[in-house]
Amino acid sequence: MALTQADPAKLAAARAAVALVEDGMRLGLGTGSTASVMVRVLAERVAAEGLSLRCAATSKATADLAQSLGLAVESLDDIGWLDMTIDGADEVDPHLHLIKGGGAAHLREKVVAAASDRMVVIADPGKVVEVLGAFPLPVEVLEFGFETTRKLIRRALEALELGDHDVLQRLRGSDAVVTDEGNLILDLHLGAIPDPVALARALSGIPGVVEHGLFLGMCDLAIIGREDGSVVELARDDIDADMLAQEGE
Ligand SMILES: O=C[C@H](O)[C@H](O)[C@H](O)COP(=O)(O)O
Repeated sequence: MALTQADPAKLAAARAAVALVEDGMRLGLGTGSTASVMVRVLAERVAAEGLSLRCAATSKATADLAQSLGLAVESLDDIGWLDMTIDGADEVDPHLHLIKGGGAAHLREKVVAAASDRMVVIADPGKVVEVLGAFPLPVEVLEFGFETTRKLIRRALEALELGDHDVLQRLRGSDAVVTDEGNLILDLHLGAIPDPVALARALSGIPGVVEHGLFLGMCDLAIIGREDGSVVELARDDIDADMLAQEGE
């Protein structure tokens, strides 16, 4: 897809994020439709300005796209550490907590974000929510003991009084979705997640869960693009400052 056909809100967010890229940076490239617009904008800038970057991709799809556009992609371990990762999200709340994994890439995305000095999220206004959870929470699980893991997740949801919601295997047609790491996805249709920290802790404590799509305290800056091409930025530092101010009141 050419950039001229890209959704204007996604394009605005992508352009603002790519403007933060500096020559010589080690960069993490996210996954999904918004991240792929960003990869195209980045490739354009690299070609125009001759920037020298080292890029790690969060999925095979992103690696293929980046390479097809002439960006050099290396393994995360070869690069070692990243200055910045730019990625999309399925939901962003006012604390910059995220739901990710709508494209089944959240495991690699979390590994890459955790190895980055800075995580920048780009999104359109439809992703901004007051409370996470309208978007079904993706959980990557092992194929081994799949049904047992699903049972343990249901128990954990009940214990948190989030029970009685669908915990559905993600399918494409009638086939199971299999992640880049060879695992399966369960989508938790919760409607609302009042305490994401408690849910994240509970899910991480289940052995068959490889990784859940809650990204808590990882995003440093959210850039929300608008249809008119403008952007709104929300930085974690501002939020921390606001919280400290409220605590002091
Ligand atoms: O697994 C996929 C990722 O977490 C994506 O970044 C997320 O689903 C957002 O994707 P999109 O930009 O296509 O809405």
